[in-house]
Amino acid sequence: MRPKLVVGNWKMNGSRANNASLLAGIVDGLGKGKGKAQAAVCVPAPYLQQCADTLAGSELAWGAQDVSVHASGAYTGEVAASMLTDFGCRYVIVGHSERRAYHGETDQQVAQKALAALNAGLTPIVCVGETLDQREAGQTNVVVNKQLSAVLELLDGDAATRIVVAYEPVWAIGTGKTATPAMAQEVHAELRSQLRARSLEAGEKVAILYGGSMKPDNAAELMAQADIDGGLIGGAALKAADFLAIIDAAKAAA
Ligand SMILES: O=C[C@H](O)COP(=O)(O)O
Repeated sequence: MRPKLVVGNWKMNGSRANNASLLAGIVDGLGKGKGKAQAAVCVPAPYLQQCADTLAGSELAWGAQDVSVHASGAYTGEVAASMLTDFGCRYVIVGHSERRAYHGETDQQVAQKALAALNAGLTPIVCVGETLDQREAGQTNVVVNKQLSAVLELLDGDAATRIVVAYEPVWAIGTGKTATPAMAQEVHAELRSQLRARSLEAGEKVAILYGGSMKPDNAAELMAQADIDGGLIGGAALKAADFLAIIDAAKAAA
């Protein structure tokens, strides 16, 4: 059985003062309640030092929301994977649909980012997902398979076993519209079979998270699905009580 993982994606939200109380609230609540689940927050890069200062030694891991494909050099504004490990990051999100849509990131660039992260010892959280038009055209599986294949093709050996995949239907992000558990499970099963085709170990080990309006009131049902190993949470990760309630649902489903 894969351990459940709940990751908060703060997106471009936060301030030092708000982060301090949010992080303290999460860490405090994590120690309570029964069961086990892994938890992490992916914060804006300027707040990584604050995470390193306040979360070291706690059960809450932290990470970033993007990474450069380059190791170092004249790339103004970019952040290298080695810099993220320097700040104690365990995770980095790559290929979030907001980066694909607003920054034109291609499947190939996302794959290079995943590789750069792995080479630096980070776990990339590879986001895949279809738009509403693509879903309505019956293209969901084709789209997510293509997005994941680009990453798998670039990874050698057992590197594919060290990624996390997040299925985030674009139409469900920040809209309050959630994929039904059955709809999400169908796509997760498809992604699982793609991973299994790569290697039995990848199929077994890789966590596939669901993201897109996951909230305390729908988390349990989603995480009860066989191939949903946790969540990538946007809006509900900005309130300690909501984020903790989702982590509790993950613990109960573990
Ligand atoms: O990375 C997180 C996703 O974009 C989900 O965001 P949301 O929970 O606000 O819909």
